[in-house]
Amino acid sequence: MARKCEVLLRGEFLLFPFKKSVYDVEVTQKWISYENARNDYDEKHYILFGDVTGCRCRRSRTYDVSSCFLTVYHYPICIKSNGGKRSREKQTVTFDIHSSENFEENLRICQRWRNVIMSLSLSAKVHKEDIESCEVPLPRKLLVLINPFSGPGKALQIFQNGVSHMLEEADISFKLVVTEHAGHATEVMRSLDLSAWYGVVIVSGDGLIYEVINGLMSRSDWETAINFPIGCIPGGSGNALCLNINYLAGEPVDLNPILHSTFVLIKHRVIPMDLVLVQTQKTQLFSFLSITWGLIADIDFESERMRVLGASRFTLYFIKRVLSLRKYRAKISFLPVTPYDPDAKNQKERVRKFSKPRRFTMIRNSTTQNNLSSSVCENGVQGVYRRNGTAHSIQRFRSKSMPAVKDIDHDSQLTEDISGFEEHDNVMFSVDDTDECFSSSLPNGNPVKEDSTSTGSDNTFEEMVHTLSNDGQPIKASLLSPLEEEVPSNWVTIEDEFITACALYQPYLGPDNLASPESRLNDGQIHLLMIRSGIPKSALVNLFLTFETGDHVNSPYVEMVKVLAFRLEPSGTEGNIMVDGEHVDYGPIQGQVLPGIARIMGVQ
Ligand SMILES: Nc1ncnc2c1ncn2[C@@H]1O[C@H](COP(=O)(O)OP(=O)(O)OP(=O)(O)O)[C@@H](O)[C@H]1O
Repeated sequence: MARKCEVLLRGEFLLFPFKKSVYDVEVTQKWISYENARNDYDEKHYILFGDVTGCRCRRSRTYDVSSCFLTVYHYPICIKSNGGKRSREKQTVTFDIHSSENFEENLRICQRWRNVIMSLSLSAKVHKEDIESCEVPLPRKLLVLINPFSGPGKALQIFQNGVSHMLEEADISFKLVVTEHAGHATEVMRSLDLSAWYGVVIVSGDGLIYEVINGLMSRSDWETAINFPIGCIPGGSGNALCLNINYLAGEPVDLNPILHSTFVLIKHRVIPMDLVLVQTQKTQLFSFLSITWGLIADIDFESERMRVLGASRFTLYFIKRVLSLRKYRAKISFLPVTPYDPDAKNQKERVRKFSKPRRFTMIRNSTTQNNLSSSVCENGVQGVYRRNGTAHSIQRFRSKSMPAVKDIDHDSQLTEDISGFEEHDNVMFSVDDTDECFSSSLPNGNPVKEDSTSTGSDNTFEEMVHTLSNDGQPIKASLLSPLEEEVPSNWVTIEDEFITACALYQPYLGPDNLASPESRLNDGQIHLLMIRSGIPKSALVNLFLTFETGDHVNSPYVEMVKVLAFRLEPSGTEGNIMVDGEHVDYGPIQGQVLPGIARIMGVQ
């Protein structure tokens, strides 16, 4: 570890509950360290701020009434002995501050340390000269929506037994709303006074997240409402968004998903997420995960009745469907990000990567377009050509979290919470975007690559700009023509027989299904996966085994095309189409990306 970090605070404290040993305790920008002051052989211990979720000042009624106790909650990554998997584990360290016989004086020291530790754990920069005046931000309350019937029906217990304790350690206040019927979350989000809340946290499956997003987008003030931060804790059977948030945060994804999601929620920044505006013949809706058709949709929908089997229902139905393999004729049209030649022999030649990419950007009404060199009208969208593309205009937000509800004991001797927090009117603020302390402490296990398209590339690109209006009307599908009309002339159309086709905009569709490894939360792209008929059954079986690692994208039978918009027109009348895991009417369907329009609580 770099030892150049400036020491911000230094003290000599006892380590609770050991009364005898005095410890040298130091705080730097990156960590708290403590080592036995009298024993050189004792190793130095580090608590990284990237792992710290909370810190409290407490008093004991029985132990030593003049001492003040500083408790730090942290969740470092540990390697499990069985299988070597990585997972965070809770650890608590309590320092006994007894610098004076006067409790008030010890409390004053304890609170100063707490304010600095909390600020650093929230990624704020603290300078030595600011230590006396350092204060923890007072944030807003979270609205927590729980579907008591999602998944195995344990969402409420999940929250009460684990999540709420972690939030309380972090001094995050919340109000619970248990949903009473399907559609309740949509109703809540439609009428909620958003200004009274910091954000909404969903403890359920993807179904309730879908309700929340569509509730926000159905408001007349959708343009600002959709900026409302959304967090999620896995409580259902399909928890793909939680999985993707954890994966993209670099958190372990194969153990303790509830703990890791709560950890990310506590440490979050508010980051943009793409939505896809979806149109069927009957309805318009907003999707955050995927649209599936053919084999993948069939397995998902038809295996519903075998939910009790858990994830093995997918394997069972996969075998069933492969044995009686269905082929579907369809017309699939799309607006590719880079030129696509449908007549080329193979997938690699069809997609030409290094020519001028296309990008769709949404600009709020207030944003000027001064930096755009020229513009032309293309299919109802203002198409703009700009040289030397720079990072797109979507604003990134970061935020801080939140104060307290009540104390929780990790030790029965320490009972009284004197952090000084009650429910506050909280304040959200943003900080400097470079955040070494946080990112350096993140585990490095997951191969999360930066996609050059999300940060701008050096290529000249064709940018299609859509200015969002705030006139109370629903958002316009500016890249789409009406379903009953032909697709725009700059789209590509393929007419063929398929096994499956999916529009994907998150890496994972479910555990063990890294369907679109290159997708990012806000890459502004739909990743269109197509498998045409003609693939031998044995190759199909082998191919599906590689979905777990994402290696299927290298198969010659799989086409992955990055697009901004697409249309699927199935020929027959029988089959399944799923949007975010929910069944929709079978028939023509189309969608376009809305880059970074929603806000989620995650880490990037
Ligand atoms: N109190 C309730 N009673 C019945 N249904 C509800 C209730 N609250 C929410 N729902 C509905 O339950 C559906 C499934 O919820 P959710 O997706 O969160 O859980 P899930 O277990 O992952 O389910 P699925 O796998 O079917 O998506 C949602 O579409 C939602 O509309």
